[in-house]
Amino acid sequence: MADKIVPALIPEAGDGDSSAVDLSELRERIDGIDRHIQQLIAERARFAGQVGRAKGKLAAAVDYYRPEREAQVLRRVVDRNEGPLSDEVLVRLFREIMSACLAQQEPLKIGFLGPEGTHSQQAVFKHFGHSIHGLPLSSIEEVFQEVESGSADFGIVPVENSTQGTIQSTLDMFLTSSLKICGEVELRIHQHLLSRGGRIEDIERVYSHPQSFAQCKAWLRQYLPKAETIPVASNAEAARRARSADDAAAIAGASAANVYGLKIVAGPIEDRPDNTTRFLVLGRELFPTSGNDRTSLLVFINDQPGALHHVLAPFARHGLSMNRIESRPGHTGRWQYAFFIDVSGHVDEDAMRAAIDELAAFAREVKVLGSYPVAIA
Ligand SMILES: O=C(O)C(=O)C[C@]1(C(=O)O)C=C[C@@H](O)C=C1
Repeated sequence: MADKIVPALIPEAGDGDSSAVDLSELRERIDGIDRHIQQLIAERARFAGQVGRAKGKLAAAVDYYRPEREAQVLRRVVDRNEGPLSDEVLVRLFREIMSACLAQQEPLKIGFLGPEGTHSQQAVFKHFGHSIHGLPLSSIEEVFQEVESGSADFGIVPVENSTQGTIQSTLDMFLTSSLKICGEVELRIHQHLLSRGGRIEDIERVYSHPQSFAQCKAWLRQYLPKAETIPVASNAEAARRARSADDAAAIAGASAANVYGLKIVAGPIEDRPDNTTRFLVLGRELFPTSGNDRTSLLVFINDQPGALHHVLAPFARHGLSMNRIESRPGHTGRWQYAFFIDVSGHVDEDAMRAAIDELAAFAREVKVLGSYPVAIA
């Protein structure tokens, strides 16, 4: 039915000499295309509504959400992309369309490390779009609690940064939590120096989260060597404090400047140009395979000779590539360890099942934390 609308009428956008074309004619063409886009979005929303109703009478918005299907839709967008817009931009636009389609049922409630303006909030929007109800919470523990209790449908927590490494407090929450990982988000992190007055020569104090200070160490040493650095719980909290005086500044994302009415003094100021944070999406259930997934496992073992080999060997035997392994004290007794492992594949796949069974024969306990679509653009 959608084919009916796909217009042969849309004129070719010439990418040649646009100066020869009249401005009002170009705008008329854009108006025509906008009409078609709007019709198609409305039609898509009606079909998505029908899909929602076909799922039967479900209890809540969370029951309509299908991350594996969303990942497939977005991968097709990337595969089809021939420019001029980047994969990232197109994925963002389609993400928003799906977010709005799903919110026809009821917006999802998403918990994140607040307050407003944090990178975690940006990760929420990147993964779920803007048609959601965001719940800014005061700690990573609280994000877990709110999802566990059902007050939030999903939560988003940071787990590692390409400059700073693992966020141990997030990993440790999985030792006791029953939550499942049902997605991952990769966010390029740009840090900025923000202040009320906007003049670097006035700055005597800088507030930020310790992770952000660590990401901008060289920059601070070079440009603000004498300023006092004051660690606070979040970058948004830093921005809130920097509002109070002209000699104070915050290191935070650019969006915090708008939220807290500050000026961008300098940025991006992160030391590494590829500074990226990976976030995990927390939910209460596992979802089916999307075709390109990652599985996160938590393996408890007793300390014994060859333990690490026993943990790694089953994955190698079944041809599964391991993306990451990290060991932590297991919190279950002395000299007992927990390995956090990320492997390519989904628990519904035979090779993964076989590898986990072999591992379970050796380990004290194997906990499947989740199988979820690999992050997209
Ligand atoms: O395909 C579905 O199951 C839908 O509900 C439709 C749709 C979409 O807009 O494409 C909306 C929400 C789901 O999370 C996944 C996809």
